[in-house]
Amino acid sequence: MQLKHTELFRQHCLINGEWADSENGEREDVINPAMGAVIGSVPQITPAQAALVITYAEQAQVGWREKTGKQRAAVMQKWAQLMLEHADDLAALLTAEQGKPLAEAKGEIVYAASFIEWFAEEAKRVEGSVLAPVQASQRMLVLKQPIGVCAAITPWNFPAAMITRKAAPALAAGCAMIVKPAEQTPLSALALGQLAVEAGIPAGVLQVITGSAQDVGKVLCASPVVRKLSFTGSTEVGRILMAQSAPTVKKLSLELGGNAPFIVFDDANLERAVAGIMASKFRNSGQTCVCANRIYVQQGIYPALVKRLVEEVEKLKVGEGSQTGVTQGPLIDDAAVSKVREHLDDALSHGATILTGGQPHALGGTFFQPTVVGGVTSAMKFAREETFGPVAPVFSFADEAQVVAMANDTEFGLAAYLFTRDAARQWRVPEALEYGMVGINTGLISNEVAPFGGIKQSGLGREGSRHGMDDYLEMKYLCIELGE
Ligand SMILES: NC(=O)c1ccc[n+]([C@@H]2O[C@H](COP(=O)([O-])OP(=O)(O)OC[C@H]3O[C@@H](n4cnc5c(N)ncnc54)[C@H](O)[C@@H]3O)[C@@H](O)[C@H]2O)c1
Ligand SMILES: O=C[C@H](O)CS(=O)(=O)O
Repeated sequence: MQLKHTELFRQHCLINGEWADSENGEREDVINPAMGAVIGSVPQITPAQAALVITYAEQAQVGWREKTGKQRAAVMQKWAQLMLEHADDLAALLTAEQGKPLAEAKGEIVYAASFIEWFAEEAKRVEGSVLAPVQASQRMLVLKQPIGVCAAITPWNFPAAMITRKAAPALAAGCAMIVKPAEQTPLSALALGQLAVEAGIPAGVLQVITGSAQDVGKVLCASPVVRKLSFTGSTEVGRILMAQSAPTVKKLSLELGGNAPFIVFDDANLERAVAGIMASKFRNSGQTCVCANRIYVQQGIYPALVKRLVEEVEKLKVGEGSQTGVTQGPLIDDAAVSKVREHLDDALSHGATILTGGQPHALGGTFFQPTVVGGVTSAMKFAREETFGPVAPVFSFADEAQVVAMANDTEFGLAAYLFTRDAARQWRVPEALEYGMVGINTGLISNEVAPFGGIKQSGLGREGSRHGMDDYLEMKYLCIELGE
């Protein structure tokens, strides 16, 4: 991996504007999932260092919140501009540590920068309100102020965008932000820290720390100074963080697991539906929280759709993400491959059929064949658990009532998709689906302007959009008695 801007390759934590090591010298390797090679290492900071990071954030936030929204916006816009300027380097780094194809990595960098651009503008629009007084001698108004020191714990599948989707609204609101990236993908986070320093974000306002997730997480959750925690990752860890944050009544944003149904009715445009499945299911080799996890196809269109889907899946090119033409990278680790295998074995044991793929790829390591499974039923793990891999399980259904009931039969509620040309159904079914986001005749719904998030056990709160700032602000009501 050759970077033009070599300063982007950082192997130390960004603490109070300095690049720091662990005080006990402990470090952890960063592995390229495609080749299994060590590409770098990062510190394992101690709990005492994590506590000091919180103190630095508290100190830095005083000056940052005193800046105007316009002043914060100027620095943030510079940060976004630098990200786009160095997008090729950032993408190369991201592919090296996460595995996704370079084109997807580049797309993620642009997506990540879009959150900074969006919230830099939102920083100028943090407005309170003046209320109609209930007493003639009084005046009443509402201020909006930054919540204070924030922390973000982020996943490996979008090592850049999941950081900026949290750091951008926090910084825009006038908060300081401490980022703890996934242990698998810290280098992208540290590179974003480097560009934040170059953009002029003051020391301590944005800090990026690496270390034991459990130990650092406990320090962040237990500190009363950390007023807000934003987490993206599994529902299991989300529950742990909720429990650990309860003693300090921390404000939480949780973007958790999904189990997205992808519904295709008989009247759908078949080619658009197949394209939608490919875009949703195989993005990041199926490792996104909004990937189609269950594909429901109405009985009339089932044979034709499955035939076309298999044809398109067999065109996918599996390989190391930096190789030209590769459209499917490796899974993040051996555990991810084991989960895919477990779900496939379970389905086959319950009568499902492999229509293409179904085996580890000849490249070895954590590469897996893009797979389509037919004859899938609700008795199988595909129906209940997030597979998080390049496997398209296809269920059939008879009618609308049946498929809505099946789609809603899960504790998750992040994203859902449906393809139909029936205008009434394009309203009726999304309104009946218990999900935070619904794609209608599209498999790609994520952007910076829409409120991203789930219901039920897929999380709390929304990220992006005009709503994304709300969780980084507190309202303060002032009641002024005009008399002497
Ligand atoms: N809803 C969303 O927007 C969204 C986005 C990406 C991933 N996800 C979900 O995340 C899962 C896959 O990502 P993952 O494997 O990185 O998830 P994960 O929950 O294992 O890890 C996410 C982050 O939490 C940290 N972590 C793990 N255990 C912790 C603990 N005890 N205390 C504090 N921090 C801890 C990890 O180091 C990492 O930084 C999938 O379920 C996926 O659906 C959801
Ligand atoms: O994996 C979860 C991400 O939030 C997916 S997306 O990039 O926001 O669509």
